[in-house]
Amino acid sequence: MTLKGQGSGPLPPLLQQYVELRDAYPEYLLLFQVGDFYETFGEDAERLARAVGIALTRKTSKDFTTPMAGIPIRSVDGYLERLLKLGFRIAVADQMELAEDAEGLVRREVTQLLTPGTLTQETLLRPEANYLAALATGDGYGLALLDVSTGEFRGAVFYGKSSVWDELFRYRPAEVLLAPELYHNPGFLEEFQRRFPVMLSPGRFEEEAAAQALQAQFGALPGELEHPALLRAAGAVLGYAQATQGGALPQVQGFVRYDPSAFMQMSEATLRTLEVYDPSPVGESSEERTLMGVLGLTRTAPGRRLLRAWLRHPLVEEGPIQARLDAVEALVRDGVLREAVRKILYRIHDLERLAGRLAAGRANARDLLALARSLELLPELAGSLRGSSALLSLAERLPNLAEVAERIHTALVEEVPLKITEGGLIRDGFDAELDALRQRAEAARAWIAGLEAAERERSGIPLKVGYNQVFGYYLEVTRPYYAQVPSDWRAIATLKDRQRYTRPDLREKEREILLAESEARKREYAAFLELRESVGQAAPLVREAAGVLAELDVYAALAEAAAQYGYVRPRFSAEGRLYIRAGRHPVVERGGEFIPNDLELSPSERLLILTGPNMAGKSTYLRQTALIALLAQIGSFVPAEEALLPLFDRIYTRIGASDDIAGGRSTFMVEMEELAQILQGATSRSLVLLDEIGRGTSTYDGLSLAWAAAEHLHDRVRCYTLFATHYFELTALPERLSGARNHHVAAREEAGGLVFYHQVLPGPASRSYGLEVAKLAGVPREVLSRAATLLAGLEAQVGNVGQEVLDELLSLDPTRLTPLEALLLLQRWRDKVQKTVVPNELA
Ligand SMILES: Nc1ncnc2c1ncn2[C@@H]1O[C@H](COP(=O)(O)OP(=O)(O)OP(=O)(O)O)[C@@H](O)[C@H]1O
Repeated sequence: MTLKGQGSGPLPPLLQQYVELRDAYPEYLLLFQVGDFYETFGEDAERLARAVGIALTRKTSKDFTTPMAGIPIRSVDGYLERLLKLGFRIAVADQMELAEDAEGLVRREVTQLLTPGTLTQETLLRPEANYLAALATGDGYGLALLDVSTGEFRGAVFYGKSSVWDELFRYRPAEVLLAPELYHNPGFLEEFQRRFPVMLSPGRFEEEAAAQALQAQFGALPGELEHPALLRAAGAVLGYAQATQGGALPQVQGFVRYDPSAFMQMSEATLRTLEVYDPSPVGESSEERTLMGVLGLTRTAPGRRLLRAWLRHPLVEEGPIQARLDAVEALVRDGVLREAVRKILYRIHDLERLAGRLAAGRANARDLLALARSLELLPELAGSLRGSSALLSLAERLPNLAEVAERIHTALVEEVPLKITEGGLIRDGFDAELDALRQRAEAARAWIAGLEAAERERSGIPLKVGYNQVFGYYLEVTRPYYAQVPSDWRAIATLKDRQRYTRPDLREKEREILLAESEARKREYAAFLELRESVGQAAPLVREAAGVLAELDVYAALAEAAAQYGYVRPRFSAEGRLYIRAGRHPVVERGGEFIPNDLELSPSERLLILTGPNMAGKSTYLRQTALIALLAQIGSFVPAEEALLPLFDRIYTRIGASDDIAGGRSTFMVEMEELAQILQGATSRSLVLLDEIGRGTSTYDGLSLAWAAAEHLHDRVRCYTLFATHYFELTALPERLSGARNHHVAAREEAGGLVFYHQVLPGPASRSYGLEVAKLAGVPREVLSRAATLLAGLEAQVGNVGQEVLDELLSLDPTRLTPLEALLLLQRWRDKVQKTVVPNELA
């Protein structure tokens, strides 16, 4: 109960109140309403001023001076957003009464607790889902995720740390609660913070507290939570959210436990390298360069969130994939229907979040109108879907909420104000009592309006009736007529050449108006709350509608992409064959002319060694293959002329260098960690894409690792592998491994320099063209010609010397050598090789 400042006396009452509230929320930055500002004092004022760059002033009273910094309430949203981004949790204390009504100090209460993972304010939320996650251990890892803005609550159990990382990466929670056993494990915490720069918050993970939070929410413990780690995580998430939302979370209707193995597994590295959501490197360019940027043709926010969710969780069962493809195909074929559907969707508001606000009793009048305007479009939408057998079930699942829309429209006027306490919401004729109050005010106003004419005639004074905030209604008389003013008029203001009067009957009417208006406001507010309450009953149905619409929106978006960009419906091969004819990279092709390529793999041809110069298009080919498989398994058409695919259980990629400078791991270390994960995790049903494995170490180390990894994937794992490499030596693999083939990306040296054809052809590349690419990149001519000389020398010498040493070694009989002789021989060979590999001038 201390406050930084100077002075000897007790704290003035206002600051005392501040300190009490602040101390009740020690984890939060308290914003304390004083009139039109949210103020902070003492150290918090210094923190706030520093964080958002506002002026630090001081609050001085008789005995105490303390630093003070404040934010104007009218621009608070921008500041809140910044503070949350900077990692603050914020408690907002509002004045609960008007200063003039207060006896003594104005009453203040904390009305909102804001943390990144529990936001519900539309102004602060991004359109994406906003998850609060919790992670606990106990027979595996339990991960629970809650989106407070929509009420979505789900979780799963994982049995390996890396699958937890991958899942967290997919969901990208805004805030995470870690169970104490993880939080206090320095190794885990360090790795967590390196991977996820999100806010970490404390949660109640004890089994009892967790069970209590769940019981408070659902009445009984959901059966899906019969798992120690999951129970603790789910309870912690819920308890934390309940605390920030001031108790119950009516929008959270239930918990869904999902089975991670029902979805295709993709590692964090895969999502990154395939640029599903973010361009790589992050922040380098816009979202347009990502898969989401190309496919994101959804028309509603829930649709967009669902598409993102599908992309992070492709399916592995053919049935549900085909059902999605059927719906997409119906909309691809019928362009008129697609256009009509998308037009209607465009006019539908974010029903998922509206349902959340509705259930939580936080919807305002504009929300209700938005809801009504959206709901009344549903019958038309359902009608247009009924013509297609693939879309019929969507139409049938779409609840009919026309009556709710009607109820809202009957009650609310067309243009409602933002505030729900100030009147102007309810239509005439909706509520008899309200109508009577309005009529009373109207009659009094009419009386006042008639007063001017009547009094002019009666008294002969050319008076005017006016109104202002301070005096209310008055009669205004100019100087020449002062003497004629009747005696029962009372002067209330004197201006230069005129005077303003009131009189008892005018006062009376004025009071009548004010009273009727204030009663009407209260009545309107009550009527609104009643309406909101009754509409709130429909929140679960609204959410159901939102779910169906989101699905429809995704189908329509995928169909639009398919139609616009010329995608085909993929087929799936029970025998595990893969044949892509004229496949393309969905994102790269948007940038300009693109050369399509084929790919054929089968259990007997499962490892493809891909060579070719830098810049030829090897990585693009690898990525497009993965993207086609990914798209097919979310139920999308794919960028190809024909695609027959196996159903992959996982896609692994190890493409390009990703330095982890902040985490202090070298490129090579990152590469090897990813390789280890692939070699351990891949199954015969996986797709593995490797690009230049072993590049970060010495040539022979790298080559040996690459070779051994290829063998392992071919012999043991037997998955489909595309292996792009600059190690020419690897083109010898197909001679030894029956399921391996060589392909290369074509390029040819022509008069003007190297020409890339971006065409994938059978057989190995003839050479590596490194110097030609260097030339294209602008390396100076002297350097290039010197490099060419060295290269020629190296190739010749390494060949000769290597052979000499080998011949000598083979002719030896080691059993007849003394240790000393052997050492001397080793020394001699080493000198020989070193002299060759490092040209004389450099040695
Ligand atoms: N099929 C294609 N059609 C048209 N352009 C392509 C095609 N494939 C690749 N490109 C273009 O060529 C550029 C280089 O492609 P990519 O990065 O795949 O080459 P790479 O062979 O993997 O090079 P490196 O070995 O240096 O990593 C890409 O930026 C892309 O724009």
